Amino acid sequence: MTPDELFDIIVIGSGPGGQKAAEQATKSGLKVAIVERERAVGGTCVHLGTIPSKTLREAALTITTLKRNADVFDFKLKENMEVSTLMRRLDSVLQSYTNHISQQMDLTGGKVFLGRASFIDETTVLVTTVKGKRTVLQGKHIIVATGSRPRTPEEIPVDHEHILDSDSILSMIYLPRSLTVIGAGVIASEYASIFSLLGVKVTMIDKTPRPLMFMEPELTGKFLDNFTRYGGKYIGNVNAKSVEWNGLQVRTILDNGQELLSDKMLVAQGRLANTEPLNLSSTGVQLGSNGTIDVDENYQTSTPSIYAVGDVIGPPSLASVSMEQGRRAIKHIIGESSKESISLVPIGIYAVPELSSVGLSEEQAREQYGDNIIIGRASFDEVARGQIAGIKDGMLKMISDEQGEKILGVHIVAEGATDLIHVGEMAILNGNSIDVFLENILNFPTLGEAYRIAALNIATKRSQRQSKKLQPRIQKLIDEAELN
Ligand SMILES: Cc1cc2nc3c(=O)[nH]c(=O)nc-3n(C[C@H](O)[C@H](O)[C@H](O)COP(=O)(O)OP(=O)(O)OC[C@H]3O[C@@H](n4cnc5c(N)ncnc54)[C@H](O)[C@@H]3O)c2cc1C
Ligand SMILES: NC(=O)c1ccc[n+]([C@@H]2O[C@H](COP(=O)([O-])OP(=O)(O)OC[C@H]3O[C@@H](n4cnc5c(N)ncnc54)[C@H](O)[C@@H]3O)[C@@H](O)[C@H]2O)c1
Repeated sequence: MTPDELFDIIVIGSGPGGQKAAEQATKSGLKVAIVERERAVGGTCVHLGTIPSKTLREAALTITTLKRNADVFDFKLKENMEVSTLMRRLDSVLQSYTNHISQQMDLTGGKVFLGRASFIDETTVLVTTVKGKRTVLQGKHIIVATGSRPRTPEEIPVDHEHILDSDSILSMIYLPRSLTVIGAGVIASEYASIFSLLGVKVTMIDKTPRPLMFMEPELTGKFLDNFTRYGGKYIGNVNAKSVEWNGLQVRTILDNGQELLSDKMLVAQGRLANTEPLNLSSTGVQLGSNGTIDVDENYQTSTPSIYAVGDVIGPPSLASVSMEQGRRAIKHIIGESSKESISLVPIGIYAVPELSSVGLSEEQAREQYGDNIIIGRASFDEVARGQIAGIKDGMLKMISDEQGEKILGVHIVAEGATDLIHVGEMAILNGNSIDVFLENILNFPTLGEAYRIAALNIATKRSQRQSKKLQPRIQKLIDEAELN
């Protein structure tokens, strides 16, 4: 098929991965096309995931602050609260975000095609608009950044009205009185805690004994305490045997025989890569066992002209990581690969409260550095800013090697944790000793003071350990002196 237009780079998908790839390519002077099947650019991150969920979270936090200060404000939450009212800020957030993306493309000369892309061969892509108009594009290189979609388990009849997934949850008109959340991963825990903060009776269920199994148990313990305080309930070690909308409520039968009834259900049991409509079989691109696209360390697929980035290549499936992968794919194409590999990926979970981690977990640190690692903890009720801001039940956990010097990991649960973690990330990346937090000045009062308290905790344990080691030698010297 003769191409209608020729490009250096064709990017399929305009989520964080595609956007950053396109931006990097245009900045590098390449002729770029970006193809998006939805009506607007931005991807899951902007339209269905990160931005909308965090906007609802901000509304929930504001309402909670107002409720806490009910003696100052004459405040009562409206009955039959419409979700769209809570999401009012979203329109302006989305508008400015999508404008920014479009502006970037205009400024740098990238061309946006709104339509569904599918491969004709390894350098040619067919774009079909909703009205059926077809355009053939040819590119020297093609970046697949088509993202992922919610996985719908066969036994759960998701109807997007009563039984919803993360794409449809925010299309609910009214806040439900009760919500069953199936899954206890990131999406489930974020939405479960946000809705319980809004007064919805939330029950979260999963086959795992606790939510967010990959996070430190101390952190998830605090998360669960908070969730329960707001009326949430977690049922672990169970599976849903059957789910149905009985005309009035969603009825869930668990495999332990328990029955749950709720107004609505959110299904959040993982996501699947968007590869099917791409006709990848015409390109020779190899897929992994779970349907994701296989890539090497430069995000190049088994077909050299095709790269893939973001959720479509599998975990960690984060907007933050997808952006960097997009940038790196283009850098590799133009022969300017980054010298540093991505060695540290911070995790930020926007539940209530936030949970965030970087580096090794305690279990990983013990496996790699032995049982003598030292752990320092800071509770936010010891931190002046925590007291002032009412952030009292948070904690920061710092893990060091057995010398009490090298920082191996930092784990935080508290409002602000997702920002605060970057201090620890930079210290690890720079190879700083824990003493960097003891010998330098930090603003006061700040939540960052928690780093100093945790480091001090490690330093105290370190000196106790050193004096224990010295004790027999000192005793020996005393004994020898007495003998003489
Ligand atoms: C509820 C929720 C909350 C999240 N919160 C966070 C968070 O707080 N922090 C974080 O880092 N990550 C978060 N994520 C994850 C984050 O959204 C994803 O990791 C990120 O969007 C992946 O980016 P991407 O570019 O790979 O794909 P996507 O953002 O999914 O974009 C892919 C784009 O490709 C388009 N597309 C697909 N197929 C075709 C085709 N054939 N032709 C043309 N276009 C196509 C799609 O329409 C879409 O616009 C969240 C996800 C969800 C669901
Ligand atoms: N703040 C953030 O960075 C953020 C927020 C939301 C989503 N995300 C990303 O989106 C991705 C998807 O999130 P998610 O919550 O859907 O996935 P997830 O992998 O975090 O959680 C999936 C949950 O479903 C359960 N599950 C999976 N398969 C199951 C099965 N067959 N039967 C029963 N239970 C099953 C798991 O036990 C787990 O609790 C994640 O990789 C995450 O990184 C990130």
